[in-house]
Amino acid sequence: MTRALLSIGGNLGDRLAYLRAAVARLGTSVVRVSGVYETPPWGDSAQPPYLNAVVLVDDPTVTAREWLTRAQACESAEGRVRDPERRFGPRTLDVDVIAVWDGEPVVSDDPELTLPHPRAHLRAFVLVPWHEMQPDADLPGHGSVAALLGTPEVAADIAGVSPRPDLSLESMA
Ligand SMILES: Nc1ncnc2c1ncn2[C@@H]1O[C@H](COP(=O)(O)OP(=O)(O)OP(=O)(O)O)[C@@H](O)[C@H]1O
Ligand SMILES: Nc1nc2c(c(=O)[nH]1)N=C(CO)CN2
Repeated sequence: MTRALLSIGGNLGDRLAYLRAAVARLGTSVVRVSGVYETPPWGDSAQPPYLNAVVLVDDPTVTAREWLTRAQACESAEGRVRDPERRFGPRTLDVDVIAVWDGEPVVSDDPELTLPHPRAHLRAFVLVPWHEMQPDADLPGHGSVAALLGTPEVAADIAGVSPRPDLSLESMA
């Protein structure tokens, strides 16, 4: 089997609709979805706030590389346009592959698919929803998600990550 933890987010247009479209496109592979969080932009502050969530997906037929293909298909379907001048700039939908397990964690330093995601351990917008969804989760190579929330880089950002219980992806799963 392969299981993957995907981060979904966006800060342009109807943000919730784009997150819902991603979950719908992932279809029956979706095992669990986190709550939705309003988050300050990370890495490039001159842009609107994001909505973020994480999704646990599972499909015995899907390789790690195919999870990336599926993630990118979600982005393309929702009209994501890449701005080469702004690495962390605004977008309708971003779907990142945070980690993949094929029984064991999949590790890769391929620039096309680096696993675990090379910045996940620094991102409160990934770790806070993941911890809510799976309090005992480990980010391969970095230890427990709970402990990562206490590291200085992440702890400084946690206060800005606000739950949005009024917005739900749950009925999509
Ligand atoms: N774990 C991964 N998940 C998603 N993309 C990855 C991963 N590892 C490497 N990549 C590569 O990163 C490239 C840039 O992806 P993208 O434009 O979505 O980055 P970003 O979302 O702006 O920034 P970040 O990767 O920091 O989230 C993609 O072409 C993809 O091949
Ligand atoms: N809050 C937040 N900031 C970001 C996000 C994101 O999903 N949420 N994605 C980025 C590129 O991967 C860059 N910055």
